[in-house]
Amino acid sequence: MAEPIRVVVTGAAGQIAYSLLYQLAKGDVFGEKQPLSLHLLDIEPMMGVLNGVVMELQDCALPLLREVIPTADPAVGFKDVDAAFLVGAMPRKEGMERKDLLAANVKIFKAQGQALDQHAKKTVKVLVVGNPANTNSLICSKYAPSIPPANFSAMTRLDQNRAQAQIANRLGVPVNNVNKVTIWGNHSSTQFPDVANATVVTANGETKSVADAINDQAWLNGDFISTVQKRGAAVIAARKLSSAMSAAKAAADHMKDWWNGSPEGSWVSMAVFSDGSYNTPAGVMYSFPVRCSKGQWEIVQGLNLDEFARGKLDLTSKELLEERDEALAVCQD
Ligand SMILES: NC(=O)C1=CN([C@@H]2O[C@H](COP(=O)(O)OP(=O)(O)OC[C@H]3O[C@@H](n4cnc5c(N)ncnc54)[C@H](O)[C@@H]3O)[C@@H](O)[C@H]2O)C=CC1
Ligand SMILES: O=C([O-])CC(=O)C(=O)O
Repeated sequence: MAEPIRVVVTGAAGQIAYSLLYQLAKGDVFGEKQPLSLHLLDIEPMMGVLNGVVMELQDCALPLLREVIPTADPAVGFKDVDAAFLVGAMPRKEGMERKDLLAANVKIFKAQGQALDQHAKKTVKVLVVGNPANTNSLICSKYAPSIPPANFSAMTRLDQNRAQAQIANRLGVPVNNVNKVTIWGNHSSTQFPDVANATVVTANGETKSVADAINDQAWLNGDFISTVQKRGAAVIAARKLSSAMSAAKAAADHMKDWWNGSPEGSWVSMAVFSDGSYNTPAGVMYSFPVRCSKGQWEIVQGLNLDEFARGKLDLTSKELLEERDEALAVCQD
């Protein structure tokens, strides 16, 4: 058996963590042969609740789970970690945009960047889930200069999963028959869910472009995009709480593919530092189509963008630049 790895989940007493921890502890992400120590970080007033989560993890009787460390001290939470799920942050309520959380949440990611810098392994892979995720991840990396920027990412996998599910549902095929769906830009209502390169294995076993299989460009350019862009708000309106089960599944999917490699012949969407690819602003955390192999991601190059797509990419770029400037100002206060 391999040596245990150390994995931290912040916001460990919250909603998303409640679904995520089970997936981690049973081997869904790092593999069924990879034992792990789980570091559970939350704030002091939540330590009682967190203790209940620790009891439940113990009661799950999972053989891969070697140790559980509940704590409110970031120095303990981030000590020697190999992977970090930064979930702990305020969720939005009905009527808010995710960027309305920026002032409240970004300082958490400044402090956690500093703590990661001091205490985590330099090889740690960091996934930011807490909103506004792209900009929080940028700030976290900025305050962790000893860790390579490529080790930071933000989650748009939930948007990818939503887009794939919308297409699969419309075509009446299982979701994994749909490939190469891309989410560009910000995890916000300006994101661009793009199926121009997506393929589907149809019910009779034929591989087709999604555009041909759907045969309704007005839907693809209209309701499909807005449904994915506004899905988080729709869940909040229905549940009075933001998505948690699906967010946890997406966080597990994101880290699993980063750690083990993305599916052969397809790609996944991750927000990573832009290098200017596709004329996006270098230095912001931008969601791209990526391929992962041996723990590294690489932006898929050479995709054609028509005028419609170009406009969408530019719009979400503009929002990310505005968020970056606001976040930097908040962090200087
Ligand atoms: N990127 C994405 O696709 C998604 C992001 N989210 C975001 O994830 C975040 C968490 O959502 P939920 O789990 O539903 O919220 P929640 O309110 O149920 O849990 C958040 C937890 O974080 C803790 N926390 C607050 N400050 C902390 C700190 N400094 N250190 C450690 N823990 C801290 C809180 O005490 C609480 O236990 C929200 O910002 C939400 O908007 C939610 C869904 C999808
Ligand atoms: O909508 C929210 O605030 C939570 C979230 O990020 C999502 O469900 O995509």
